[in-house]
Amino acid sequence: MVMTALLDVRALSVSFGPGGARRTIVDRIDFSIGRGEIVALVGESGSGKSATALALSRLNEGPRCGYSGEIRLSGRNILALDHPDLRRLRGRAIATIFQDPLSALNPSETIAQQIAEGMRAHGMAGPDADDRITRLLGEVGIHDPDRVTRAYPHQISGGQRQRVMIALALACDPELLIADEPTTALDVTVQTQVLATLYRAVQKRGMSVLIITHDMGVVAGMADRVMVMYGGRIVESAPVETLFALPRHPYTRALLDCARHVRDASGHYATIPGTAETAFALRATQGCAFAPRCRRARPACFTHQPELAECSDTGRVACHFPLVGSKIDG
Ligand SMILES: Nc1ncnc2c1ncn2[C@@H]1O[C@H](COP(=O)(O)OP(=O)(O)OP(=O)(O)O)[C@@H](O)[C@H]1O
Repeated sequence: MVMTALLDVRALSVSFGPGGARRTIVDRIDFSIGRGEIVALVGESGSGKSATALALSRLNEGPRCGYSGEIRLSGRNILALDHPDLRRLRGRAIATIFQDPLSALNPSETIAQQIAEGMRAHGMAGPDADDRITRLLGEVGIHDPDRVTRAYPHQISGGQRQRVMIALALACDPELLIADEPTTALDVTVQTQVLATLYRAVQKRGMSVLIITHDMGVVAGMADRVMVMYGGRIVESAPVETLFALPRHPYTRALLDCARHVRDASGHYATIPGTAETAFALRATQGCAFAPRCRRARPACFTHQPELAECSDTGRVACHFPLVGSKIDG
């Protein structure tokens, strides 16, 4: 599918910590999201997925967090916006759904007040605002929208709160929706229903989405394209079918094997030894951050960092020795 880019990220780095002791958590990443494209960002805990997602609307900005590079949304560089423009962008052009709606919602305002406030902030609360809120809540699967509009966050269930978060995010018709593990806090059956609701709503609007998830089932069911992150870098990006059928990076392959509960010759379930956290320290060696955990690593992998480069018409991989078939041979 050929799409024009809505979001274009170039050499984005995000670092945390006090002035002299900054740690680079996201390291010069490049990616685009097309109009109407749903992109999944996957990778182990601590690989920098949330730091990337928050940086897109500068939600992690502060004295202990620095950015460099470019984040262009329809051509405008978000990193160069002043604060009034940034406030206009948040919610209106880019909306974010977080894992934990209870901490994202205001406990002392009703659901209707909170949605209306978001709409007012962007000049979208016309005389029909109440009707629109009720319709939106109905669309996201809330069966008794009249009661929920008058309720406070603690008076509704976890699943309803996450549906409210989706309604809030959709209220101003954003161009880009960022969903950071939007259903992790819910039980499995509710997760499936909430994700189906989210998927229908974004498909209907032709919205671009960046979804962070640990769940490969969600990736397979929702995403057009997948980006795999490791140690603060994107190590592979490919259309979802290609990535599942022929992962090129050994890390992607290992993640998929874990998700599919693949067993090795001695009957043990696939695991990836070590943790993603070590990648940040190892990256300083200039080699591939995954090399110490990689069964295929050769001497060059420990001394030269691979760049993300095209490996097919549609895929990119950052590996000196990418996989060429469906089997790991090393
Ligand atoms: N505000 C912050 N200050 C300092 N370090 C941070 C901050 N936010 C994130 N980090 C560090 O950045 C690294 C990446 O964190 P991030 O939350 O982006 O990972 P993630 O891939 O989203 O993980 P998870 O899947 O567990 O949410 C971690 O080592 C984390 O401790």
